[in-house]
Amino acid sequence: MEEQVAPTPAAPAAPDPAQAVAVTPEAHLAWVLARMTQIAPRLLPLEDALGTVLAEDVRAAHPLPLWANSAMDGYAVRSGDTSGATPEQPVALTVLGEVAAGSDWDPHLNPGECVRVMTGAPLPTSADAVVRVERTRGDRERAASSTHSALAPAHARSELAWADHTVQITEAVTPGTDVRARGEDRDAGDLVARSGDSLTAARASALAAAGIAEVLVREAPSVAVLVTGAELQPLGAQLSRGQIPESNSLLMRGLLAECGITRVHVARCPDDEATVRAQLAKLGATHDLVVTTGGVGPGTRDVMRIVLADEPEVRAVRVAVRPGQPQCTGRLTAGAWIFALPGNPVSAAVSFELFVRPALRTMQGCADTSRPRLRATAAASWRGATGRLQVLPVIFTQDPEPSIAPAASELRCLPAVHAGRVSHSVGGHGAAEGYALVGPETGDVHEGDQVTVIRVVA
Ligand SMILES: Nc1nc2c(c(=O)[nH]1)N[C@H]1C(S)=C(S)[C@@H](COP(=O)(O)OP(=O)(O)OC[C@H]3O[C@@H](n4cnc5c(N)ncnc54)[C@H](O)[C@@H]3O)O[C@H]1N2
Ligand code: MOO
Repeated sequence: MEEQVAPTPAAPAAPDPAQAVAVTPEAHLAWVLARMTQIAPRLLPLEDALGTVLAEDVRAAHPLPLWANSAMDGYAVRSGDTSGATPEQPVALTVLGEVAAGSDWDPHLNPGECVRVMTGAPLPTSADAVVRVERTRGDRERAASSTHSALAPAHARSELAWADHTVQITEAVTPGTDVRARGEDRDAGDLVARSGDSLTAARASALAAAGIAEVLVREAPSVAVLVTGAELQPLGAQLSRGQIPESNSLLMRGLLAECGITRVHVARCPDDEATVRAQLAKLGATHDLVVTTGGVGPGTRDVMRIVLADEPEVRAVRVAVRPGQPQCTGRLTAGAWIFALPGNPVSAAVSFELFVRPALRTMQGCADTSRPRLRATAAASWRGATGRLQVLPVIFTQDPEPSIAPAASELRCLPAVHAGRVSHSVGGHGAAEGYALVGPETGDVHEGDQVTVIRVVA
C-alpha cells in the first residue's frame, strides 16, 4: 500500500520568536495603556446611552425628591393635631379631599383638618407629616362586596377603610413622619455620577430622576474578531480527522459582550499570509480594535506573527504568564489597535482578561479598567508556575452553611482544569467562574492558602 505523506510546505522565513520581548504581565499592560487613546465622546439622549461610559461629571438638575411628598398612602396632617392619639382615644380630623400622585392641588389645612394623600403625591405646604391609613379608622364600612367591582369608588376598592368626611387618627405622628423631604436624597447641583462611570441601569435611572435628558458619553469601541486556522470548522459541520469546531470567535464575542460590546464583526481566514494581510488591512481601517486568535506561536503556519512583524508599531512579546505567553500587540498601520492572542482557547480567554479588557475600558474612559481582585481560600492544592504569573481557571465554593452575606475570606476556590494542562482545556474552562492569580514567586499552592482571585461569573 502506498504510504500517504502529508505535503511539507516550505518553511516561511519567519521572524525568530526568540526575538520577542520578554515582559511581565504588568509591564505589558503598562506598555499598552500608555499608548491607548480614548475614543471621541458624543452627546446622546440619556435613553440611548445605557451601557455607555460618561465623559463628564453629571450633577442633579433639580433636587431629589423635587418636592416634599408622601412616603405612604394615608392622611397629610399638621402633626400637632395628632398629639395624644391612641386606638382607645383617637383624634378626629376633618378630611378636605384627596391629593393623588400627579396632582398639583395644594390645599391649606387649618387646625383639625387633613387630606387623603397617596404615595408620591406632593405634601400640602401646610402639612408636616403623614399618618398611614393603617393607623386610622375611616367613616365608611370596608366595601367587601364591591372590592372587585369596577364601579366601586377608588377608595372603596382598597383593602382598608378610608374616610370621606372624618378620620379617626389612632397614632400620634411627629413632624416629618412618612414625608420624603425635598432634596433629601440629592440636592440640585449635587454630583450624581462621575466621568468614567458606566451607565448601569441604576445610574442611568438616577440621572433620569435628577432631570438629565442628554449625556456626553463614550460609546463602545468598534471591534472586529479574526480567527485563523485551517483546522477550524463551522459549528455543526462534519469533522474529518484534524478538524475541530471553531470556538474562539464565540468566546471573544462573549467576552466582548461582558464589556458591553455587542456589535462585533467576526471574520475567519486560513493560515495564509496574503489573506491575513488583506484582512488586517480591511478590518484595521474600519474598526477601533481588532482581536485575533491563533498563529502567534513559532510554528511554520503561524502566519499572524509573521505578518505582524512588518507592522512598525506592533510588538511581539513573550509574557511571563501561564497561559497566554505569546502575544503581538500594538497599533496597525491601518489605524486600529490589534491584540493578536494565542489560539489555545484558555490562553486567549486569559489574555483577553489581562490585556484586552483593560484596553477596551481605557478606550472608553472607564474609571475601573480591571475587575476587582478578591481573596479566596484554596480548597485544594495545585502546582504553581514558578517564574510566571499563573492564571488558573477556578470554581468558587462556599461553606455548606454560609452566613447570609459571606465575607470575601469565606470564598473558597477549586481548580476548574488541571493546573499543568490549562491552555487547551476548553471543556474545564467552561465550568470556571473566575481565575486564581498566583504570583511568580509563590510556587505551589497548598489547600488552605489565601490566593488572589477575580470573579468573572457573578
Ligand atoms: N515549539 C513551541 N511550540 C509552542 C510554543 C513554544 O513556545 N514553542 N508555545 C505554545 C504556546 S504557549 C501557545 S499559547 C501556542 C500558541 O499558538 P498559536 O497562537 O500559534 O495558536 P495555534 O497554533 O493557531 O493554535 C493553538 C491551539 O488552539 C486551537 N485553536 C486555534 N484557534 C482556534 C479557534 N478559533 N477555535 C478553537 N480552537 C482554536 C488550535 O487548534 C490549537 O490546538 O503555541 C504553543 N506552541
Ligand atoms: O502560553 Mo500558552 O498561552 O500557555 O498556552
